[in-house]
Amino acid sequence: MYRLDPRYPPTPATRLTAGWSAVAALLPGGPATLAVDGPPATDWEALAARLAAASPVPVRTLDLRAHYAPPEQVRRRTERPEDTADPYYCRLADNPLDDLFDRVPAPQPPCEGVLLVYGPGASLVRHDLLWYADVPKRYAESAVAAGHGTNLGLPGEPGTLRRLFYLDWPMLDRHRDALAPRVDGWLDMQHPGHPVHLDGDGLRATCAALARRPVRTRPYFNSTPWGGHWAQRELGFDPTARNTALGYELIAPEAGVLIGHGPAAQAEVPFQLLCALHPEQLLGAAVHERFGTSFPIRFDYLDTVDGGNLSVHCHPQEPYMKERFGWSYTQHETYYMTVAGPDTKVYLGLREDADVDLFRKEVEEAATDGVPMDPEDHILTFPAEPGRLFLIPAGTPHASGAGNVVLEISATPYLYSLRFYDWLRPDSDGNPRALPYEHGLANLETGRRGDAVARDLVQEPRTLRSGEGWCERLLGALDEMFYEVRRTELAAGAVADDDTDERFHVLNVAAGEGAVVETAAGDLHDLAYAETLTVPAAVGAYRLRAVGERPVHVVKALVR
Ligand SMILES: O=P(O)(O)OC[C@H]1O[C@@H](O)[C@@H](O)[C@@H](O)[C@@H]1O
Repeated sequence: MYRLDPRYPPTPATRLTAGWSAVAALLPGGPATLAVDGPPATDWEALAARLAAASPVPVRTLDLRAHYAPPEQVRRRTERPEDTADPYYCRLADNPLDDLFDRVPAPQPPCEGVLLVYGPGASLVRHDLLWYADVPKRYAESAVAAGHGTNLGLPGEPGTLRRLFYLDWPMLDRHRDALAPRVDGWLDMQHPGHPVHLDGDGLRATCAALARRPVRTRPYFNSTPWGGHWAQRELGFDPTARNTALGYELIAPEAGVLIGHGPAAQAEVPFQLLCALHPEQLLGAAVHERFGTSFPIRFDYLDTVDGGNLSVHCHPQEPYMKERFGWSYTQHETYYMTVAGPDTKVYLGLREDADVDLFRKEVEEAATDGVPMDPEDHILTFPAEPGRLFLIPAGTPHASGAGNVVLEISATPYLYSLRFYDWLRPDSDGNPRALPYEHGLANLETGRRGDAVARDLVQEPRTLRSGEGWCERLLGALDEMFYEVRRTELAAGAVADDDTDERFHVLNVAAGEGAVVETAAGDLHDLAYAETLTVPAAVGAYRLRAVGERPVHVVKALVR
């Protein structure tokens, strides 16, 4: 059965500590300065108050957020002037956190007890001990979307998602990854009344072990105006949610790995720490060389069962992604159809007879005057046959229609949906969603049309390898896309051999009950229907054993 909380035990020497009084007992007897760094979304008030109250030694506090440079300075340093007029995007920030300060405070070391310096950037203050107090990014996104979250360096004002995604996160990610090799403690602050602490060496030892064995990240779903209900009904996600729309199976920059023993004794650690600390083991040397510490493939679900059509959109072409948005590789996508109805469809690519000027005019009229359009006048549709893979290179207009479950296997960037048309529907706040159609039109691929779309982007599977009761098929590959999608088809009880060949694999059970992944090192990992698993490059040889009475399909993606 699909697990909502895949969890891995820490390595034996790791000290896992839960609850404020136990965490406070870890404080040094003093005198010492403890810096606690982390993102703005951590509940810093609770942290400072609860730690001080539970501490056996006197605690003096310094809230670093009161020492940032004036807001206009922070803005000027982090955002390019040419981007300020763009309400949707800006170039990713490459600033260090020092840029938040005119001068980093230099407090006197304490004569007794603990000086607790806390807040984003706290590690920049001279300290004796360093902790990182984290909450997963989904907390920041929902707080900012709900109007009570703040942006990095701007604690006094309501935050924006634009700053959060394109300025705060890149700055915080780099900062956190640089601290990971030397933090003395990791504090999970998801439950401000019940924190969980891992000692730094234990955290690193556990990450080292996880970067060498199959590992599954914690899944979750958001809600959108097009979201459906498959993941609520079939996978057990929150039945009270408005809907289940985009399912975060493995979106590496936001994914977390649960380390611990149970719900009250677990820390959710960014998957990205595995990439930052052990890139060669996780990604493989060649992939690391090409993508740095970015895990380049993502798996997510798009659930529109009893929901609506996605917006019709495209993604930035590679040069635009690099020059305009500042990210080195772009958002090529594929849709693997997991569930579909008899008449459901996928919108993909321009019709042979599409008139781009007319398309532009209709997109503009819809956006500015609310005039409805029919995307099918310009864009092809294909039946959403289960098991079919659609390739969606950057620039290709596309959308999944209502009534489908798409397993989206894509390049990792995912925050650049350049929407053309959103069916004139409101968001949950009653307002239309952002329509960055000028960016979309600037990136629209107009060369591949009609028959070429069907020929290039809807390929017939080709058998690559086979054995007793199983075969592996290539479902789709394209010169312009850096990864490919394959499927291992196993008869009931069959066992297929595989090898990472020094590049990570990502697996998903797309049909059948499940599989067991057995590695040459002797690790076993269960993988149930709909679950997604990363097999690090360092695993080398492994086997897939089909579970259950029915045939099993395991979809696999790898860098080419
Ligand atoms: O723009 P909406 O309709 O929300 O759809 C957005 C989704 O579309 C898919 O094709 C992908 O590009 C996803 O990464 C994206 O989140």
